[in-house]
Amino acid sequence: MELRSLIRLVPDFPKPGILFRDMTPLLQDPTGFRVAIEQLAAGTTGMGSLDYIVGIESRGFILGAALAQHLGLGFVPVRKPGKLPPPVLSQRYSLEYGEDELQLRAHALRPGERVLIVDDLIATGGTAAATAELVAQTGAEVGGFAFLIELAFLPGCKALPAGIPTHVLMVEESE
Ligand SMILES: O=P(O)(O)OC[C@H]1O[C@H](OP(=O)(O)OP(=O)(O)O)[C@H](O)[C@@H]1O
Ligand SMILES: Nc1ncnc2[nH]cnc12
Repeated sequence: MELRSLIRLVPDFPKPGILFRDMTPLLQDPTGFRVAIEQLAAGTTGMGSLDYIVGIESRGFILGAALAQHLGLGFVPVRKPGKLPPPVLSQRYSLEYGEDELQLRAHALRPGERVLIVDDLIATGGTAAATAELVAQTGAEVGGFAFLIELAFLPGCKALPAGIPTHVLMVEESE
């Protein structure tokens, strides 16, 4: 199954110059969605035992929740600011222009627990790196990262903490 054929390329969205990778056709295709989850799950072998899937709002929720069910693990959401009730942990991070913030429920993870961080796409890597910082604030450990798509012409995986296994289903070499 060629998953790439289920990703729609949309020029100039959400801004001029951005080639947007739209994963909604993949989600709409039951076989494509199932194969993507199976392939993401296959990438976790070698990551050691995992306690939770941490999914990043919002497209990371869709893949992360399905993957958590597939693997028999619980799901922990990392959300944009102001969405989770207190107490929360917060992590600010840099965007191409400006700053943003992500939040995790303060007692969702405990020291020593191991998690897999899941998102649909890694571009600059800022979102996933901030999520790893949030996990580290709890004392839990990031056992791995999993993404459907890596934009390899951006810093992406190089922005992630070193030495943690990263599994990507589709590597995009050029814009
Ligand atoms: O590697 P980065 O440069 O940090 O970018 C990757 C992030 O950007 C997109 O999310 P977006 O903020 O568009 O949110 P959404 O999933 O709610 O659409 C994508 O789903 C990743 O979370
Ligand atoms: N090119 C892109 N397509 C889809 N989501 C993105 N998030 C950051 N860059 C993106």
